[in-house]
Amino acid sequence: MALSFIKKVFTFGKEKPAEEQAPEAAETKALEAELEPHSREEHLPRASDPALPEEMDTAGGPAADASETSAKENLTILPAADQIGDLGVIPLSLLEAEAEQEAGEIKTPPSVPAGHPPHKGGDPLEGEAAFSEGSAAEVVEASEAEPVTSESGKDIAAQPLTPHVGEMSGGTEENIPSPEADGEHASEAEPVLPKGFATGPKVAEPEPIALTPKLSWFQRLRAGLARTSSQLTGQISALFTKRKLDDDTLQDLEDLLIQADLGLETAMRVTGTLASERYGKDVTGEDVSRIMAFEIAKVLKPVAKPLQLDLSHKPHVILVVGVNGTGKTTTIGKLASKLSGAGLKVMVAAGDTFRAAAIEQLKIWADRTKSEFIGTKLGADAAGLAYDAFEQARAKKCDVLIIDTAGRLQNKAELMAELEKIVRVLGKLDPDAPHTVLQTLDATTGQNALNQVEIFRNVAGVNGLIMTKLDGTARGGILVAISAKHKLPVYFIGVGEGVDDLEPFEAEDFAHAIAGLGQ
Ligand SMILES: Nc1nc2c(ncn2[C@@H]2O[C@H](COP(=O)(O)OP(=O)(O)OP(=O)(O)O)[C@@H](O)[C@H]2O)c(=O)[nH]1
Repeated sequence: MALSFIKKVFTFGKEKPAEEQAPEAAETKALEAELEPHSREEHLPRASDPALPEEMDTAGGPAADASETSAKENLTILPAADQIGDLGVIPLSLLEAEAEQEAGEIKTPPSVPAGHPPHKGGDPLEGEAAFSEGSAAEVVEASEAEPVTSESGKDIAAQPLTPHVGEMSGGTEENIPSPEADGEHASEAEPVLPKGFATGPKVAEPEPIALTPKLSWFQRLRAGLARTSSQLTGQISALFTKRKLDDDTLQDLEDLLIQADLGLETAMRVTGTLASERYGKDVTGEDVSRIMAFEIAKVLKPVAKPLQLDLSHKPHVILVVGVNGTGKTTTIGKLASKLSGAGLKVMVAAGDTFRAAAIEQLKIWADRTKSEFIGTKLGADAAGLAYDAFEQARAKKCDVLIIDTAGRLQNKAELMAELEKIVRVLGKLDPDAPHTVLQTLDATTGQNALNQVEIFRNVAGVNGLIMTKLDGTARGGILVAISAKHKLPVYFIGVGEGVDDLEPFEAEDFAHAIAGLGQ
């Protein structure tokens, strides 16, 4: 039924043989009966519609064997006289006649341009009944109930809308402005183009500039962490210039590491190892960097894990949470690309029903990554969408379902309730679902990311992390602090906005980049 209606909408205005239209007319009537009164009104033909397919004709529709003429009669839809103003096409002849009547000059009744209806009661032209060509005796009075017809029985309103220039009262073809009559400019003058355009032959285009080769992901990571690492290594070098390692320098070093967001635990590990190796001795910046990289890697190695998919679940459900702007939607697109590229069937669900652009954005990612997409309207219940998505992904035998969510921390209570509900309804379909709850963290955030993990872990049961925007001016030290505290797996890192800019998290690489060392 719905498909048939959509078909009707898209074939609207196309000609069809009458015998094909009769069954559809019956179907349309049934659909109209199903629709709410207000929505039905929206689909009924309006007088201003240029042409209506017969199946939409509220006058009863043609019988299967109806002749073309009788079908046309059934189709006659006239604009009401009081709608003429809305249509914006009051015939010039009528206006001129009105003016002439006011001036007491009217001599012959004005003619009605074909395709225009008569004016009715209340109209200043009422009673003139000058709607057909020829003398007043040939005029057919307009009635509210009946379509206006000419003497030949042809429906005037059904005729094409062509102005009867020559018949206009007091008007001739000569005094109608035309390009020719406008003078020689019309044919000879250069067209005046809008601002921003120019005429003339095409200007030669400059040679394309060779693009700078794309940096490797580690180079981007290093560049992203450069602020952290260069600040840190610069300060460390300054600290140990001409100084032996003592309690004061160790305390100063600990402060520097904490300022770089690495966290107290990691800072103490670094200073502890350094003290055990070099206490009372000369220390170079390089010594500290090496120990720092070693200790950071020790913290990160246990959390650098691959994202485990249990494909015995069909689908494996991944719920993606995080504060808005941290890169959830983009990361979902990148994940979908990797998975569908590997031959898995992926569905993405636009559970961020709070922001229209997020739904659009995910749809684009779905198209780009050849993933199934499910979305709903703005403001709809996200948990309901998640439930439908799970059911549909199951029905379509998807391997992985990835659900986007909203991340409005500013309305924490609502957000919590929404996320909790999503987790709850998914659990109704499979007690283990969602199988993975991924949180995205923006690497430019710093200390705040630590609080974010705390909140989302409690609300949604986060069991894995992805840090995004490590290619920017990142403050990646916080990932070390988060890992030391929460010990949550870190699956990937985002090193750009492109579809391929998601890399598996490698503890040593990350540690080296923070410490300003090579790969
Ligand atoms: N440089 C860089 N930009 C990124 C990365 N990941 C995401 N972005 C950009 O960050 C911005 C926000 O990303 P989204 O994916 O819309 O973030 P979101 O969490 O879904 O945001 P909401 O829909 O508002 O909740 C976008 O402009 C992304 O292109 C990354 O790894 N590197």
